[in-house]
Amino acid sequence: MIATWINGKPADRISCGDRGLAYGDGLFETIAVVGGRPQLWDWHIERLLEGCRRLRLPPPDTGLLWEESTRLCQELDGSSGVLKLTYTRGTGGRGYAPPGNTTPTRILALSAWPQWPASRWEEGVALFLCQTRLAEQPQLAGLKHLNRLEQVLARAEWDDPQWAEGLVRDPSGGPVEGVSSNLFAVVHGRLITPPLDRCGVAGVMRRNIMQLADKLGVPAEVRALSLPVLRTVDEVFMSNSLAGIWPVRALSDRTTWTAPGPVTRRLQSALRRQGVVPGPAQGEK
Ligand SMILES: C=C(O[C@@H]1C=C(C(=O)O)C=C[C@H]1N)C(=O)O
Ligand SMILES: Cc1ncc(COP(=O)(O)O)c(C=O)c1O
Repeated sequence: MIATWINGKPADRISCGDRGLAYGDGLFETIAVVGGRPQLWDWHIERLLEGCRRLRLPPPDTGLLWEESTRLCQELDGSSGVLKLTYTRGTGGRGYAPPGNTTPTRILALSAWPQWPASRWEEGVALFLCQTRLAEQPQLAGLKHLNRLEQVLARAEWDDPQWAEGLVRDPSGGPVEGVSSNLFAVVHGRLITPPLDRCGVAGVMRRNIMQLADKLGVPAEVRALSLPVLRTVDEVFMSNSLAGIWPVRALSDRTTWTAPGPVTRRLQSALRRQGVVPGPAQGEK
């Protein structure tokens, strides 16, 4: 961790009564910082504000958030990094009832860019097929809220480094997303990504990739995919704000795919031109 600010001041302690700690009563955003600037900021903030709306959280002063975030990111001296914004309902009494008059807590945490091997982009990754299923809760679906125990349980299912990410399914067995990424498949040149109206996180990078696909003339649709169908598609890749696009070459049930496939490569090139994730110089050793 490079630096942490709480409510605009250097600090690393919150109240033991903070509802983010007590009940996961809050939201977070994990933002790539390239050249000292938080990337895809507007879409991260849009998701945060949607979460505030649905959780009936007092929204943050987004201008202040931008000012604080860019000031904190100066500590990177122009190198790439990760800015994690955590926003809770603040300190409240015991019990689930959300107090009406809390002051939200905002935490900004700046850390170094992850040192992932370049092979994850160039050759693809292998996914672990997780047993943990995502619960369906439309009121929370799509939000990046602080209740991440499903991801903790799913990620605890493996420790073999050959699996760079996990694939998680809904209660009926349909693949939804990764443990910390979204899922894409390519079938006859068409991009398909599962719906997230009942579970999962609506990734900012997922949204960006759908827009890039549109600009490239790659047809894209949101559609459920069963695991048997996913096994037969032409290409699979995962996305998040830090990884960008990781082609998938294998699943732990011995399914394999061509990685990176031609559509995946086109999208990776477009993403690299966009510059919202670091190039090979930073982090992609
Ligand atoms: C879990 C966090 O954020 C998620 C994890 C990653 C990652 O490890 O690549 C990227 C973005 C998020 N999906 C976090 O603690 O920031
Ligand atoms: C469970 C989950 N799904 C998907 C994503 C991808 O979201 P984003 O593209 O905003 O990083 C993340 C990361 O935040 C995540 O934790």
